[in-house]
Amino acid sequence: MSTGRYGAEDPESYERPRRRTRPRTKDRPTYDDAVPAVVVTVDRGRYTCRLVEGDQSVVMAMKSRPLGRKGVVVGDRVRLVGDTSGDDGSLARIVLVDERTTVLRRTADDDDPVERVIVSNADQLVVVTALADPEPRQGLVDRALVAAYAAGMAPLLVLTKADLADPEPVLEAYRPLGVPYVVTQRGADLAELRERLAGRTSVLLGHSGVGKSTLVNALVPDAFREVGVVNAVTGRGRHTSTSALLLALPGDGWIVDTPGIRSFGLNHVEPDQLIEAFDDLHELTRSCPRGCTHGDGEPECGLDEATGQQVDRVRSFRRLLASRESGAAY
Ligand SMILES: Nc1nc2c(ncn2[C@@H]2O[C@H](COP(=O)(O)OP(=O)(O)OP(=O)(O)O)[C@@H](O)[C@H]2O)c(=O)[nH]1
Repeated sequence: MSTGRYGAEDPESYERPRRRTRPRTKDRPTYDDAVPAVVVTVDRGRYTCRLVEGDQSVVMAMKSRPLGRKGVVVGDRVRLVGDTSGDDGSLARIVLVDERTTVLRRTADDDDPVERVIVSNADQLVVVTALADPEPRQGLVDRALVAAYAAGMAPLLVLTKADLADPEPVLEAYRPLGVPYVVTQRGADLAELRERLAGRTSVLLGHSGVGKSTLVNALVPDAFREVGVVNAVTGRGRHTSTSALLLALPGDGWIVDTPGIRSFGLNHVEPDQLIEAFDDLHELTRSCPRGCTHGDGEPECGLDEATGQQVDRVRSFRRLLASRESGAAY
């Protein structure tokens, strides 16, 4: 390559503008002609976007320099410039990312010590759990619920395979918290679920085998074709990346399939943040001593003053609270 950092043979020293030549903020382009789009999936620095207006075609894009190190994730509302034709080999540039209304983070792990945002702007977290085959795991559901409340997303529990087991034992654990739920089984009518998804952006979460693909295929009849379009644009044989994938529901609304989420980072979730999702319990904690963590055995915790049905609610809330500390999954 080049013989020296600024050697004549180094083509980059000619072609790349020096940092200092960047326009000052006040001179920056306004991107008035930028095209609004939503990020559908992310794969190795390439962002598959769907235009929000017009024919809603799928366009491949990269981040533009003014974004700097700012991350772009599935669900982000962005503005594109450049080639937004979506034609083979075309590449647009993302120049703006709209402010996010919500963020869902996955946990830090050995490969990556930072809790990263995986999906933005979703307003509902759908926790799909089979009633049997595989057995439901309360700890995982609890952690998913904590992630939802912490992210400011409404939770929805979807219990599948009711043809194999009674949903009642699972529902008992979540009824005191008022978690909305839908029970389904093989061949069931999904009208109730569709209604709960309509007009919202819902992240679907579920372990392998719980029936998530079955649901996605039923909800998005052309999911297969949609994934095909994305794959054609990304040039991959199939959707193999572990990134989330945003799919348009017929009518109004979006679902985000999440093959890559195995666990949530809940380290950032404070007890006081979680309790805000439960108005009446929040009220009880007003009498707590400073720094109270509202857990079992906390001296003088206001939650201990609960009476009647609220006692069950406090017990369930404390179970959620404790789930933050447990397990590697969800
Ligand atoms: N009995 C019964 N079986 C179901 C139901 N829903 C899905 N299944 C079956 O459960 C198995 C797993 O379903 P999938 O939809 O592939 O599950 P998944 O959660 O997407 O799992 P992965 O594809 O591994 O991610 C399949 O054999 C389905 O036919 C249900 O409501 N009742």
